[in-house]
Amino acid sequence: MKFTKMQGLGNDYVYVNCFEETVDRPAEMAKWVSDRNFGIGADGLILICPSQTADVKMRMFNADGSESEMCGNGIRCVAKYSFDHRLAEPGTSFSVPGQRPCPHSLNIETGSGILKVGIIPGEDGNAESVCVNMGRPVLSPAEIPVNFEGERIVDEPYDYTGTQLRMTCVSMGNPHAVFFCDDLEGLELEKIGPFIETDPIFPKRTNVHFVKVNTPEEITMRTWERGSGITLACGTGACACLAACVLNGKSQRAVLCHLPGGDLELHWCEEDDSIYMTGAATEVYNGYLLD
Ligand SMILES: N[C@H](CCC[C@H](N)C(=O)O)C(=O)O
Repeated sequence: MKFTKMQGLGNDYVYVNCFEETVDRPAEMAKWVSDRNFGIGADGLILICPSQTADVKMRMFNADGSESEMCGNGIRCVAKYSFDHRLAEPGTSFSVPGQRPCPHSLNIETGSGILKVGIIPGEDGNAESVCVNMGRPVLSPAEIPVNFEGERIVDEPYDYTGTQLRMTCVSMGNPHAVFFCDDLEGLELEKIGPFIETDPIFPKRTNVHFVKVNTPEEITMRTWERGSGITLACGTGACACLAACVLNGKSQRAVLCHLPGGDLELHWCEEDDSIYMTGAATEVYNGYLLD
């Protein structure tokens, strides 16, 4: 079986083109291909499939085999692969209010609905960066989901083994718990991450992010991902962090987000209440799994 290794800001996945290949047990496959010693090594597995309702369909599996509704770095790579390999005929209408339009567009079906992406080609004519309309951030605890009485979870106290944190929860199709922190380097993410990820208040577990607000236009974050642990970047998480920064009055609606694996341009647009995420997507190599 042929696969393509791709990465978005170092958030790397094994991609399988299911227009040509068939994957019978994706959850099991995700676990072994993700293993960095006994497999290929990745943060998970992403299938690029035909769709009845969009140009292509994306299914995303974390390294522990759990399937997620959405993946921000992943959808940029799916867009790049689909454009570069002409899996679908791109459209020409994708614009972000107040910004230059992208010359090509695709519609991608995900576990949390159809999202529209804009392709920005490089000198070789292939997709170099991708802008994604990530949709509206969801704040209702029931929809995130979080077991919590109230209309939203913004700056709520959260006890971590006696230390009082302040938590903001957002869904970008998948659940995120965001905490503000001025000492990201000193963070014991390998301990606090799994503690929060598996807290029973999150019926479907959660992704966990710590964000430092450098200026109202620039933030830095670190992530513990649901199902994959520490990653170099989390696109949906970056969008959740932007929403948390704006909701807590700490940033503007457009920021540059620094992640360990690179930068994302984020803009929570007032006109349509959608968050737009722009960043790189890179094909690393192709390979064949010994079936
Ligand atoms: N671990 C996430 C899925 C991958 C999200 C991340 N890699 C991104 O770029 O958004 C979850 O279970 O919701």
